[in-house]
Amino acid sequence: MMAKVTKITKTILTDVIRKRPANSFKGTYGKIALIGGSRNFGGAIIMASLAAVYSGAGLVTTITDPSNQTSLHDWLPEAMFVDWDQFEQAEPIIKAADVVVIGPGLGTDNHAFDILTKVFGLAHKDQKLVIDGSALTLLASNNLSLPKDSTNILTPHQMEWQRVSGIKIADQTPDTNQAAVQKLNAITVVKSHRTQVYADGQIFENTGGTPAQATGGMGDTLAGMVGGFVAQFSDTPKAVLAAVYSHSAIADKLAEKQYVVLPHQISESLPKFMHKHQAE
Ligand SMILES: NC(=O)C1=CN([C@@H]2O[C@H](COP(=O)(O)OP(=O)(O)OC[C@H]3O[C@@H](n4cnc5c(N)ncnc54)[C@H](OP(=O)(O)O)[C@@H]3O)[C@@H](O)[C@H]2O)[C@@H](O)CC1
Ligand SMILES: Nc1ncnc2c1ncn2[C@@H]1O[C@H](COP(=O)(O)OP(=O)(O)O)[C@@H](O)[C@H]1O
Ligand SMILES: [Mg+2]
Repeated sequence: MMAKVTKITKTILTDVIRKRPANSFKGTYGKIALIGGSRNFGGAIIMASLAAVYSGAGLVTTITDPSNQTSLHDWLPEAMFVDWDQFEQAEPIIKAADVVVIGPGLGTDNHAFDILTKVFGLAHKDQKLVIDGSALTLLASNNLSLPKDSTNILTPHQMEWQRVSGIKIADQTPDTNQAAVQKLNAITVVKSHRTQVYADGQIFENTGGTPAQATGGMGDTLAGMVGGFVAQFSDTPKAVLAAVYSHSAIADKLAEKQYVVLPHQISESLPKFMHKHQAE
């Protein structure tokens, strides 16, 4: 059987991105907790946090290794910081979050695994959980089940998807991927030079993207954007599609004049890009 694949085009932007109502406040645009950033991978959670704030999330907390606090605030004074070793401080923030993004730079040691299982244990029906990077690798290597009540969104690159689904990269096709996604109960973004999104039994393919994006941190940035979009826009599958499309559309535009596009430049372009593509 050949599965039907629908292209993601520019119309997704005005479909999803709305002019902000005057009568609103930061709480209207979602509380996000981003969890990751070991001592060596601090940049990953900083890039994800930057993407969440610049895509318009109302209130952002970064839960990370304490060694990242100063650089996080240097890049992003808008984010609150919580030391991931003080879990009693992190727990109420994770519970209250509308969206939790876990995995960028999380690492795969026992400490990381402990945090991941705690976050899965706290997930609830009013929460969206974006699972990226090391969290996907841990999910696969420990055969964890995804939380049942939250809306789960996975953002694997092809090797992470191989680990999670068991499908070798060469065998990853819309049909094989779709069958694996149906067992997982998660919206799944399989990232590549032409990223595909599996949501609600449908398959979508991105139409943008450039090799100028092939640099570390580009996926961490997408994870933060997905978090920021699903925090603000109520149709979750469409918000994921709009985040995927925006990430590559901004990169394509910058790549007209740049050899390489840096992840933080995508985040910094988001406020103007979203302004331009908002609908009444
Ligand atoms: N500044 C920071 O702090 C940064 C921190 N980061 C954090 O590091 C953690 C580990 O994440 P990771 O993706 O770097 O490593 P891993 O999970 O081992 O996968 C790589 C393996 O898969 C293979 N591969 C095959 N196809 C592929 C594809 N399409 N896309 C990608 N890889 C593909 C690939 O093949 P190779 O390149 O060797 O040919 C290699 O063997 C994670 O938490 C992440 O958030 C990074 O974001 C960087 C910036
Ligand atoms: N050649 C390419 N064309 C289009 N997009 C690309 C290309 N190479 C990488 N990307 C994009 O960059 C991101 C890479 O994600 P990932 O491998 O998780 O990066 P990292 O973990 O280093 O942040 C994905 O969104 C992918 O679609
Ligand atoms: Mg990644």
